[in-house]
Amino acid sequence: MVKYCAICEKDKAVLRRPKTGQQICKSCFYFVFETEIHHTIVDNKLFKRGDRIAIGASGGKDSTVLAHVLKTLNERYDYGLELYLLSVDEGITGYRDDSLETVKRNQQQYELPLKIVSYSDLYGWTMDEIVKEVGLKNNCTFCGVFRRQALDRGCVMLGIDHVVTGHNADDIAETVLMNILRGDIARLGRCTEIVTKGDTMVRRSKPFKYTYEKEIVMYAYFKKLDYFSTECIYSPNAYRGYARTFLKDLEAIRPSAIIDIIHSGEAFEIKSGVKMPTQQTCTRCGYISSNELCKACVLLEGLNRGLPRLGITREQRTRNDEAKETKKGVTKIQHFSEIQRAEATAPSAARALKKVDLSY
Ligand SMILES: Nc1ncnc2c1ncn2[C@@H]1O[C@H](COP(=O)(O)OP(=O)(O)OP(=O)(O)O)[C@@H](O)[C@H]1O
Repeated sequence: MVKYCAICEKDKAVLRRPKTGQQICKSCFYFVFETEIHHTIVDNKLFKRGDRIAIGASGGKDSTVLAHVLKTLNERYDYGLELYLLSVDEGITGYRDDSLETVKRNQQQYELPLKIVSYSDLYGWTMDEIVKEVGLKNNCTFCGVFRRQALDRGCVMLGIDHVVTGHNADDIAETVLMNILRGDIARLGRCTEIVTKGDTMVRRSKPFKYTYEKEIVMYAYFKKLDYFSTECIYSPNAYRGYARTFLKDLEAIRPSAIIDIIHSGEAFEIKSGVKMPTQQTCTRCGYISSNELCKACVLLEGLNRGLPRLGITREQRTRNDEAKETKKGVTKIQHFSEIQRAEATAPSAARALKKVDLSY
């Protein structure tokens, strides 16, 4: 017996929505998927007319679908946004070089300007070189800290103050679980926020906060989007891997588990009197930091001084140690104010990227 779409009741149902279990047709799936994201954007006032938005584009499924959907919604609902693709080249041979090729094709397909910033230019180290120094155990810490700053720095170079990333509901639920397991109250409070307000110089938001990973994969598959699907060769973060497996098991029993965990994370209140980190500016590079030196500067100093565990373990580090100058001739991160100054004096350079360009 033919099963008809539970929404339009006209076309044949060809898929079961992972989020709701509804059996629906392809066009109703596209419509509900895109409309839910539109509602997330509108309800949370993520954008305003005239905003210039950088899409963190890794070439993977999440950010490719994000670029596609944002472009579609911007046109459909006339948001009036200027969209850019912003990619970070971490310097991972056989992984990021290939995925960046996908981003370059996406640039052509979506006709969006693209800016690529690299760890090598920003920090003087590629991830390939970092892994040679630190091995495979802690390399994700370096990559995560450096990427976060690299996205902000890329935005500042473009004269943009808002970046969106493809973090989806599964990613956020995993982070809630991880922060609970670690008792990390400060991060638990922040990780469910759809917009990080004021803790970085660049506003950062997650339009896929309520979007299930399985639906993103389904959307990319049915729309035949061009994305890169290989996992990072430097191995997934093991701790997150356990949280992910646990979450997938829960989802298999009860699909609403993902949203429920996000709602639980949102509902946690921090007891008054709990000491929270205070934000200041890194004395070395000007980036936002809860210590005298930001994490990226500490990690970079460790690499440059042949102490790659500096900033990873507590034992070998004192405040004086952290504040020592790096070896002469060894890279330091460019001071944020210098990028901002360059942007202020040459705004046309960033604006010129508005035209679809091939400046990578
Ligand atoms: N190299 C990068 N350049 C630009 N943005 C990135 C990069 N890596 C990650 N991001 C941004 O951070 C989001 C989450 O990254 P994560 O490492 O969890 O990748 P993911 O879940 O595989 O996402 P994707 O499928 O988009 O690669 C991405 O969707 C993207 O917006």
